[in-house]
This record gives sequence, C-alpha cells and structure tokens, in this order.
Amino acid sequence: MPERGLLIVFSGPSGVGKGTVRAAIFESSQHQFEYSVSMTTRKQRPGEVDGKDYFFSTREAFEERIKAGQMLEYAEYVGNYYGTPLEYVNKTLDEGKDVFLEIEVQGALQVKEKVPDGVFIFLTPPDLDELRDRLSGRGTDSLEVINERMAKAREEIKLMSEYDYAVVNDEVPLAVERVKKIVEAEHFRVDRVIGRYQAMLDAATQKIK
Ligand SMILES: Nc1nc2c(ncn2[C@@H]2O[C@H](COP(=O)(O)OP(=O)(O)O)[C@@H](O)[C@H]2O)c(=O)[nH]1
Ligand SMILES: Nc1ncnc2c1ncn2[C@@H]1O[C@H](COP(=O)(O)OP(=O)(O)O)[C@@H](O)[C@H]1O
Repeated sequence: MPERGLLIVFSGPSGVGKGTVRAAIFESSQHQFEYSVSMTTRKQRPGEVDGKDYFFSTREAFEERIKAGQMLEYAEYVGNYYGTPLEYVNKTLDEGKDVFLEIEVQGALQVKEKVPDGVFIFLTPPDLDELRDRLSGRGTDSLEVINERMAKAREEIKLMSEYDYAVVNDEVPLAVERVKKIVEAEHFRVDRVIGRYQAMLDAATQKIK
C-alpha cells in the first residue's frame, strides 16, 4: 500500500483569495494534489458547476448526510451549511495522494480533532481594508452579505493561532510559492517518514553494538 497522502487544510476569511491561490497552485504544480469538492446548501453562483465547485444540496439532504456520519466536518456559515464528504477524502489519502480542503475555521478545527497530523494553513489578507476591497471587487455578494463576511473574517482571524502556518496573500504568485514550500517540507518531516527508514535504522543500531 502506498504511504498515505497529506491532508492539507487551507482556510482564511472569505475573499482573501483562497480559491484564486488554490487554482494557481493546482495549475502550476507538478505535485499530485487532489481537491476535495465540498457540499453546500448555498445558492449556486453564475458560472459555478455542480460537482466541480461544490455539490449543491438541499438542507434536508445535507442533514441526512450528517446523521449518516458521511461528513468529515461541516459548519454553518452565514446561514448555509458547508461540509466535506468523508469517503472521497479517505479513499484519496489511501491512494497516497495529498488532499486539499478549502474550508472555514470551525470546520478546520473539527478536522484538527480528527486528523491531528494534517497540515493547517491560514491564508491572511495584508489588512482588513484590502479584504473588503477584494470582496467588493469580486462582485458576487451584496453589501449586506459583504458586511456579514467581514464580521465573520474578524472572528476567523482571531483563530489563526490554531493553525500551523500563516501565509499572507499579498501577491498571488508569492502566496502560491509559500504554500508549495510548506507542503514540500511537510513531506520530509521525520515523524511522517521514519517508517521508510526503519530497516536502515535497525541496521545502523546493530553495527554500533
Ligand atoms: N467548514 C467548511 N467550510 C467550507 C467548506 N467549503 C467551503 N467552505 C467555506 O465556506 C465559506 C463560504 O464559502 P463561499 O460561500 O463559497 O464563499 P467564498 O469562499 O467567499 O467564495 C468559505 O470560507 C469557504 O472556505 C466545507 O466543506 N466545510
Ligand atoms: N493577491 C491578490 N491580490 C489582489 N486581488 C486578489 C488576490 N488574490 C485574490 N484576489 C481577488 O480577490 C477576490 C477574492 O478571491 P477568491 O479567490 O474568490 O477568495 P476566497 O476563495 O478566499 O473567497 C477575487 O476577485 C480575486 O481575483
């Protein structure tokens, strides 16, 4: 069986650029990342594709899945459910591929409980004014929703200390490189790879005797 892949949890306030940075990472990376498509009860935005951007669901169907234990995590965010289907994540990690979750903070904290050896990365804006500009500039949300998302952002930023890494998204290519370096280094962490070297460690120990 291949070595299990890394679970990479990518969070950050709405509008910080998670989707943009993630897309650029996937485009430019030789590395084998797989994106976990989330399920949501929010309305589909123009241009979004069901099964690619999200699995769009009713509240009833979402709640059924929660009851059946089919979600790795889920959260309510600005009036809608969002969650990660469990089966795809497990199957893909078992295949030795790294899985990328793009989720908000409450969900990330649930994943941390269940998968403590995940890699938790928080994407931050350079400052809050820039965050508001990006949310407005994207043009997908009303002023009311933008205000709700900004209030949520303040709460989320307070929880940055729960993460392993904080990456500022000042310029997309810089943020992309930072995330890629983190993932690369995580692959060489001794506690992850020690099993690979067991035979050599045993042999080395014997020689000393
Ligand atoms: N907990 C959790 N949060 C998610 C999931 N999928 C997306 N989110 C987060 O839900 C929030 C709202 O997402 P969305 O409505 O698509 O807005 P956007 O991220 O600003 O485009 C964002 O912070 C997403 O990262 C998920 O599966 N679980
Ligand atoms: N580094 C950046 N500098 C300027 N604008 C950015 C940057 N990263 C993303 N954006 C823009 O900010 C808006 C929000 O980005 P998006 O990827 O949708 O955020 P999120 O997925 O975190 O909600 C988009 O219009 C995007 O083009």
